[in-house]
Amino acid sequence: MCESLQKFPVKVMVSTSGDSLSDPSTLTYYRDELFAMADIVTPNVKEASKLLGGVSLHTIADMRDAAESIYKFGPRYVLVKGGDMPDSSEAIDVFYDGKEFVELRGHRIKTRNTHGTGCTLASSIAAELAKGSSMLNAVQVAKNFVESALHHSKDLVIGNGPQGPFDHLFRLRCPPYNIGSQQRFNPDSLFLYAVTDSRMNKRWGHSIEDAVKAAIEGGATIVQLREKDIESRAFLEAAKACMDICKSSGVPLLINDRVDIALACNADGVHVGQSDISAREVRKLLGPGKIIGVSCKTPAQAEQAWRDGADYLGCGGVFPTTTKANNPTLGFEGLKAVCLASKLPVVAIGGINATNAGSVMELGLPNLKGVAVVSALFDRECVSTETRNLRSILTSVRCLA
Ligand SMILES: Cc1ncc(COP(=O)(O)OP(=O)(O)O)c(N)n1
Ligand SMILES: Cc1ncsc1CCOP(=O)(O)O
Ligand SMILES: [Mg+2]
Repeated sequence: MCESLQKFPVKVMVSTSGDSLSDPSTLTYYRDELFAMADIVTPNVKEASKLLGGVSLHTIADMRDAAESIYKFGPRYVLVKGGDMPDSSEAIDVFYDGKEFVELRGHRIKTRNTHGTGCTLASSIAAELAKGSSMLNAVQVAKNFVESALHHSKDLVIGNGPQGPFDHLFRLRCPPYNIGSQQRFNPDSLFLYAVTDSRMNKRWGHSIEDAVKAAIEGGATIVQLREKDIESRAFLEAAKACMDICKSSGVPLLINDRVDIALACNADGVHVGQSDISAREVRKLLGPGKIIGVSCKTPAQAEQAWRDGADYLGCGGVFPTTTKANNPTLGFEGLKAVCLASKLPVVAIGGINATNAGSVMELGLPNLKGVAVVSALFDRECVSTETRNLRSILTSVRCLA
């Protein structure tokens, strides 16, 4: 096998198995032959212990030491998986690239259906690498996938063994998460993103439903309900009505901050910021078929949002705004930095109106898909006219590009 691997320039994964390591000759073969060719080695704590002659691994510090020692056998990356560590509500894995350690934290899912998690993780890492991800991203995406699959399979009853299998195709199984029956996220829908505001609607005597209808009539391509001071019951009723309006126009509807409302009205997704619950948690609650947007002001936040499974980034305030208190202005430089740091589609937000929207889109950043606007659409008497005007400005910039 080693000869074939040396001959062909393939990625090599070594997903160790506690059973196979019981045999001393296999252990030696892994350590002395295979590891030096491996891009990544992914032992769990028991396997790491066996590879290192039986050392005890009880703490994160022990896992780091183990990762460092296994790295010396020659792989380019090591992931020591902590899913078997006792007494923790978290499943913490330690990733090591020879210079830095990264602790990857996930939830421990209480279930007997864990058969094949290690193989699934390794296969999923390989699939992400094939798609062009960096090793750390690939590991993070794979870990999120395994965690979601465990969560959605935790109550399956199949077979009588001590471990049950888990469902890799969980995404096709559960109706609310059934992406087959829902529109997939199209980044082009970020082109003209209308974000509502209850205070503005009140000021102009508009109901939320009327404001959303008017924005869609004017050409909004996606809508977010950002209703900060409305009671939950009234919010849900309005959200359900808006869902009907949006569905019949084929426009996705997202809910700002409130995952509970999004679940209750079966919205297309949720937008969260840096102080809201994380995209990772939202993904677990909404499932893989829903759209998740994350507000990012820095490349580091953009990187984290990608790892957490976000679908798009909202970046701003690009210009000063009074709609969101104490919101720092990033300017074009801040927007560029976030766009360049991410593969995710980005929508610019903050102080965008008919006068400056063209200049934002003229930056020509490939993943900058559109603008998100609150006051220039909704703090106006005629929402449809303002939306139509902005849409025609954006369309003319797009035609020139
Ligand atoms: C598209 C879009 N981008 C950014 C935001 C801001 O979200 P957040 O930072 O959570 O602030 P609030 O909107 O919750 O006040 C957004 N809502 N939409
Ligand atoms: C919610 C939000 N997040 C960053 S800026 C902003 C407010 C955008 O509102 P406006 O379009 O009225 O400036
Ligand atoms: Mg928020």
